[in-house]
Amino acid sequence: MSMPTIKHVRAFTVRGAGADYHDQGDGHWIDDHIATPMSKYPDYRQSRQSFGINVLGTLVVEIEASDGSIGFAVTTGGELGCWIVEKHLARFIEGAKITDIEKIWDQMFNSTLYYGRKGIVINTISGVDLALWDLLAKVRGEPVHALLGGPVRDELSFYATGARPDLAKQMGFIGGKLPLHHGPAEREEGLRKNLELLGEMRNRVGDDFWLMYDCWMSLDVEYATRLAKAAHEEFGLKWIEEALPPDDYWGYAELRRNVPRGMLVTTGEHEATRWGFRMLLEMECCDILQPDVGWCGGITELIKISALADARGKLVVPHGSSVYSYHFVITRHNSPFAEFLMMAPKADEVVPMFNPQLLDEPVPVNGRMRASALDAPGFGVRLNPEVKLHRPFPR
Ligand SMILES: C[C@H](O)[C@H](O)CC(=O)C(=O)O
Ligand SMILES: [Mg+2]
Repeated sequence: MSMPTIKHVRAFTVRGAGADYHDQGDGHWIDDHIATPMSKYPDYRQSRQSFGINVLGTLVVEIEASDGSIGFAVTTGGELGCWIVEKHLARFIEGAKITDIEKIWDQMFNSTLYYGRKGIVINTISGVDLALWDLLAKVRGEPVHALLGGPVRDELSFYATGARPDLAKQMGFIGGKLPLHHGPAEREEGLRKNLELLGEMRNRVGDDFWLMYDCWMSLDVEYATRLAKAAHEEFGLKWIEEALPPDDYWGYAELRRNVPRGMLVTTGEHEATRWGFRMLLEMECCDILQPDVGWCGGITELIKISALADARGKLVVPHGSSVYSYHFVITRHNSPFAEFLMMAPKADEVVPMFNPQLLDEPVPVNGRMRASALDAPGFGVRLNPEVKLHRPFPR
């Protein structure tokens, strides 16, 4: 079979929720006084949108092959991502064979090294990479997980991230990850409130349900150690997530040595590429790696990150990212469960994570998802035609 070539790549942006899942309306739990590295400034403490967490918007990458097939993917990247795709990366994509995924990745990464490596450039590369996997799998008429070696289990089980672990338990999830509300700038009173909320949730969910704290890069080693010790000893906190800024590998290593035995340190959603994750692994920074497949370099890079972790006996439980994670997690022994981000404003019902941008996006039922829910070609999702796309740099 002669493989089609790539005719066009197009990049669009969209405002409002979707892949930029922090871009929500008022009153959403995800923007309600969550501790961040900006919490030391009182003006930026109550809302993450106040410091611009939602400025980027969604990036939609669409790749059309010579046989008319179209692959696409969504990630966070907005207009800046569109510029990178249309003005720079398109030259490595258009004209290539649809099977040239590894070569295209290498060319995109190496040609942007002088201004890229991490952040928005790697988000954009991830978006192109995911669209390429979607296209190849669609042309083959198979789900992406089949191209990755096929499922190693019949279903995925999920923990839920959101403000209501108690409701997540009723909905069948295996655990609940709370956002941390108060950072070091809110001193002892903030620490007490953080522990109180955890205690209240522990009372509601009972002893066996996993409870975790997501600290979104907001703490220092000293505070994180105190929080971890008290939260684990008093309320059985299972893991402390992203306690420190992503560049503080030394701090993570120290924190991991400090936390009580049996408690896990997790991080990685703002880390990227095999080299970034190699640092986390070699410096013994954490127990679970949490790459976001839309930000770490795409599926092509996640395969490598996962192999590095596997060789060291570490788990990879990707951050959010819906179908782009599910197709990977179902194929890997060292990814035994997945995250589901509760995007309902009150975290009281299951809604698709990338709502409203995608159609056919599967969601967990009773905290689980059958592998057969992922059997449609590609990543199995469609763009919602009612969500209008904007192409800022048409060629
Ligand atoms: C809840 C966290 O602050 C963030 O919005 C999501 C996240 O880090 C995660 O799902 O993990
Ligand atoms: Mg997190």
